[in-house]
Amino acid sequence: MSTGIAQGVLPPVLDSTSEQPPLFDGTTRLYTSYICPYAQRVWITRNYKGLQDKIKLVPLDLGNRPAWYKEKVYHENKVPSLEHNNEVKGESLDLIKYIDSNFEGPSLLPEDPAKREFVDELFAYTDKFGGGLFAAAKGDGDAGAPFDYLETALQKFNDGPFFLGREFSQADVVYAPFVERFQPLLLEVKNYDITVGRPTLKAWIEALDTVEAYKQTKWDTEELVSGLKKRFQLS
Ligand SMILES: N[C@@H](CCC(=O)N[C@@H](CS)C(=O)NCC(=O)O)C(=O)O
Repeated sequence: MSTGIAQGVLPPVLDSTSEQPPLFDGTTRLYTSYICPYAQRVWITRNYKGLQDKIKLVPLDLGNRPAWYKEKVYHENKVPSLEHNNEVKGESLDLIKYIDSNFEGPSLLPEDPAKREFVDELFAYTDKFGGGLFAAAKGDGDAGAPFDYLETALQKFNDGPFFLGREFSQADVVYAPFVERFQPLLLEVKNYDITVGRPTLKAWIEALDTVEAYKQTKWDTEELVSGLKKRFQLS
């Protein structure tokens, strides 16, 4: 558990015994799980745009989910979902774009068409990337393939450490939560260091730690790794 919850900076996790927050009362709510990488993408977006007071976090215990979530809020029963303007929407990639274009705050997408196209390309690779990570964790296939892709992608705009160079963007938001989890997981269970031979990826990981919006969402590594080990039945 994060010290953020203990210190009252982050709201407590709701479970099957918790009452439902009033739906469609005008409050914008991000239903989330602190340990879910998809939800973390949207949490980073909210923080980067300075929407901490405008979008309220409603963290759920996915292992002991409140029944009202599926019944009344989001029938897909997954996180993240966003309650806004009397509607509930899901899917992390869509929510990043929705929040970035429908709320105030700094943009996570530059005007430059070549950069926008590259963000689309990076969004399109996310499923394949996820598949590669799961294969790597289970010991199937080439563990390095998803990270080789990142290493190459990070070299495209080389005036800074992020995917688009100097500017932190939607593309960084999408990949950061997964690298946060799989870097320590692969090191622990496969003794595989994803940064060896990948200096650009290493520099990106270091640069992420300078982004306050991301730092506020980082979770206890041991908790993340032990959750994934259980999920993939790794010892
Ligand atoms: N494609 C969805 C995936 C979301 C997702 O799988 N979330 C997981 C938690 S990390 C979840 O809610 N799982 C609950 C379930 O599948 O019942 C997105 O990008 O938002």
